Amino acid sequence: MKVTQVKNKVMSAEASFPASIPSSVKSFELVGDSPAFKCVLDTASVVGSRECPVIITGETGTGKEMVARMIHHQSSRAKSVLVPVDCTTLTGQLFESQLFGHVKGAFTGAHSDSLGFFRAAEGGTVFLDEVAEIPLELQSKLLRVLQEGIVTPLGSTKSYPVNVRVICATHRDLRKMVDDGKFRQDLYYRLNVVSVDLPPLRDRAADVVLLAKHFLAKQSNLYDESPKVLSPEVVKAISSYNWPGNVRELANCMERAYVLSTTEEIGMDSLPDEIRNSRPDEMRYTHPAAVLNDGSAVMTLEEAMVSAIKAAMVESNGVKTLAAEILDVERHRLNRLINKYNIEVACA
Ligand SMILES: Nc1ncnc2c1ncn2[C@@H]1O[C@H](COP(=O)(O)OP(=O)(O)OP(=O)(O)O)[C@@H](O)[C@H]1O
Repeated sequence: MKVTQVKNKVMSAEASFPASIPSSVKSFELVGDSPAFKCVLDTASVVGSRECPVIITGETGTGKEMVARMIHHQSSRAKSVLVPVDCTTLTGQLFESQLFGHVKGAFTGAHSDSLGFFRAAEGGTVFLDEVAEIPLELQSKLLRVLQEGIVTPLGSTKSYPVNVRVICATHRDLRKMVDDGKFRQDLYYRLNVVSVDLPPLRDRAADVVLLAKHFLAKQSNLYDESPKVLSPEVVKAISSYNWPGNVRELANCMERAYVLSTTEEIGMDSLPDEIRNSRPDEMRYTHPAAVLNDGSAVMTLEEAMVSAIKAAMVESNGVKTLAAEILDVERHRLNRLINKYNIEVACA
């Protein structure tokens, strides 16, 4: 199975950098093969080469920051920095000074000049995580900077031009916040030129086992040990679990399982109670024909069909006539579906 992987390195920013910015070089790898995830990657690739602002929406832990890094990596700004800003940690004066900088003596505790995130990201990208948390009174200041392309550090009379791209993320419904008067409409339109919606992991069933294997491989690399495998029961359990914490929860779960497991095969006893005891989601389609080779369940009708075709092709050793018989369809229809959904088949 083809796994979509994007690798990148994010350089560290220099100068008088606020302490909350990670200064180490980070690397990342995006893994996923579900149609929904590929759709996200396609959009991200398209907007990567453009300069427009992007809003990435999705539940917590779905990979919004990773997608932001991918967009940055694919842009002409890739050689410059991506500066992540967690808007939940910024309030009032601190917000303004951290984003736009301050001069020495601007307020109590301002012992030296500070560039702020925007100027530190010059030539690169500012990633505003949880942008919906920016207090209303500060949203107008952000809008001004975005519209005019200049920042005025707190306590300074001088303004500085900035050349940054802004990518935002939120798990909230920003449109509704605008309607409720909690988010400025003008800022919403300024930021929301393109939106990318990351589906929750429960809607990306084909990604679960791939991601689990990826996180296990990361652990074995970390400890320089031989790889561990998932038992068939674990594959079934993680495929039918709902993953309320999304990819982050899966990553933690696999790290825990890797560490706790004393054998090469990871068994049910290494999974946390909530997964071991979970009942498969009743809404999930669990017909055997809709279970991939690796045991992962599918949710949409389209995914079920693709899985069934893949399963039949394996069962028939790649003989399409036999696969068509198993699926009870005409051979030419099977061919059409294989082409339409770009299903990779090992021909016998
Ligand atoms: N497609 C993916 N491939 C590999 N790892 C992923 C993928 N998506 C997410 N992760 C991992 O899952 C974790 C959560 O991802 P990330 O921080 O990007 O999510 P988020 O949506 O920004 O979360 P939050 O809303 O809490 O800020 C990270 O450890 C990230 O490396």
